[in-house]
Amino acid sequence: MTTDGGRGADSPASADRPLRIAMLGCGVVGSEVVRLLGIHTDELAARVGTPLEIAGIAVRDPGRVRGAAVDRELLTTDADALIARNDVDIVIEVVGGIEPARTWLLSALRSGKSVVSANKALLATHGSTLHDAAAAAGVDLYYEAAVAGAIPLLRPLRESLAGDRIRRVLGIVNGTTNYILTRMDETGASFAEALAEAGELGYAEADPSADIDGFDAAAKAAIIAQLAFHTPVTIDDVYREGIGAVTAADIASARELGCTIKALVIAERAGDRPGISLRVHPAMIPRSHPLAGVREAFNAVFVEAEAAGQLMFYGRGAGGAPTASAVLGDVVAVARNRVAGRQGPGESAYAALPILPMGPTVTSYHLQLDVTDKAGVLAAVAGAFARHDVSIRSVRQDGRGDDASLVLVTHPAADAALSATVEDLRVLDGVRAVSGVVRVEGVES
Ligand SMILES: NC(=O)c1ccc[n+]([C@@H]2O[C@H](COP(=O)([O-])OP(=O)(O)OC[C@H]3O[C@@H](n4cnc5c(N)ncnc54)[C@H](O)[C@@H]3O)[C@@H](O)[C@H]2O)c1
Ligand SMILES: N[C@@H](CCO)C(=O)O
Ligand code: NA
Repeated sequence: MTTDGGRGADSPASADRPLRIAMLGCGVVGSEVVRLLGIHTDELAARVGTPLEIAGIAVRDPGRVRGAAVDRELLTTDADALIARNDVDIVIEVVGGIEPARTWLLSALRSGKSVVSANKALLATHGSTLHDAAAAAGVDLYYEAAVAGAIPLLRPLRESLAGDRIRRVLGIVNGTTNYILTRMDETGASFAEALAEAGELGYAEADPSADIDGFDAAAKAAIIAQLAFHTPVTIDDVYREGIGAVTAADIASARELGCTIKALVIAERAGDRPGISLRVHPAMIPRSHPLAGVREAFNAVFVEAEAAGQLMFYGRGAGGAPTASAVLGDVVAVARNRVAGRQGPGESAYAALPILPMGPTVTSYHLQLDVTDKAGVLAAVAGAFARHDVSIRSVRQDGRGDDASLVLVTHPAADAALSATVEDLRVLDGVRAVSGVVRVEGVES
C-alpha cells in the first residue's frame, strides 16, 4: 500500500502494513477509544485484515492526566501536522464543536484520509460539504456515534432500510435530558442536581445548554431525517424546544394523568402532501408507552417504515465506552473498505422534500389553568378553545377556596391553533394563570 496522503479508495490498500489512525481529541470518548483499541488489538486486526495503529493523538493540553491506556508519547498539540502526515489513513474526530473540527476534517478528507466522527453539531451543520469532500476524494465519512451513542441507528437507516420507505421516526436521543427527567420523576431530584450528575457521568456536552436547550437533539434529528427521507436537512430546519421550562409541578401533573415527560424527537412525512416535519420538544407520554420505560442515559428510537412496519432501537445513548463502541465499529468499517479498495455509501439527498413549518403540524396540548371559581368562567374557557377549533379531550377541576385549578388535555389540532388558544387564555377574564403547557404524544386520538 502506498503512503501517499492523496490516495483515495481507487488505490486499494493491501493488508501488508498496518492502517494508521490519527485521533483528534482525547476526552470522555477519545480515551475510551484508545483503551478499547488497546484491549482488542489482535481481534480488530483479524476483523480488518491488517493491524490498526494509533499514529498520534491531538490534544489541547498534553499535561492533563488521562487513562493509563493513553501513551503520552503519542500526544501532540499540532493537529494540522498530524492530519497531514503521509502515514495516516484514518482520522477519528472526538473533539466536538464546529471549528476547528470542520477545517480539520475537510483537510483530512481532501488529503485522502477516511474520517470517523462523533460530532453531531458539525454533521448537522456542514454535513453536505463534508460528504462532497469525501466523495471527491473517494474516501469514507462515517458518524454512527453522533446519534444515539452505542445504538446502531445510522447504518440501519443508511443501509438496511435503503430498500424501504420510512414514514416516521420517533424517539429519545439525548441521554443528558433523559437522565435529568428520569431523576426528577423518580427521585424528586432538582433540575440542577440531576444536570450536575449527568455531567459527572460524562453524558453532558462541554456546554450543557446544547443538551438542555435541545440543540444536541435537533442536530441528531437533522442527521436522522437526512438519512431517513433522503433530503438535505440541517439543524436550522428543526423546530426546537428544550427542557428548561419543565417544572416539578409539570412532572407531578403528568403523573396524575398516568403520564411521564420525555424529551422527544419526531421526524415524519406529512400525511397529505410531499414534505417532512421535524421537531424536538418535551412531551407527556402515557406510562404504558414503550418510551416511558427508557430511563437515565438510555436512548430509544422507533422507526416506522412502509414494508418493515415498526422497528425499535434501544441502548446506551451516551457515555465514554458506549460511544467508543460506535466509533470503533465505524473505524473497522472504513478500515475494511480501505483494505478492499472500496468506498461505503455516501450522502443520499435526491428527494429534496420541503421542510414544513411547525404551525400546521398536528399535536395535542396539556395545560393547567388557575381560574376564579365563579359562574361563566368554565364556559369562557371552553369558548376560547372553540374559537380556534380546538376540541377538549379531558378536563379535571379541583376547587381551591375562591379559585379552581383546571387541568385540560386537548384532542390533536394544528400547533398554531393550540398556541393561539393558550395566548387567548392568558388574557381571559377569570383566568389567573396558565401553566404546565406541555405537548402530549402517544395517546390514541
Ligand atoms: N460523551 C458522550 O457521551 C458522547 C456521546 C456521543 C457523542 N459525543 C460527541 O463526541 C465528541 C467528544 O465528546 P466528549 O464527551 O469526549 O468531550 P470531551 O470534552 O470529554 O473531550 C473533547 C476533547 O477534545 C479536546 N479538544 C477540544 N478542543 C480542542 C482543540 N482545539 N485542539 C485539540 N483538542 C481539543 C479536549 O481537550 C478534550 O480532550 C463531541 O462531538 C460529542 O458531542 C459524546
Ligand atoms: N450529550 C449527549 C451525548 C451523546 O450524544 C447526550 O447527552 O445525549
Ligand atoms: Na449510534
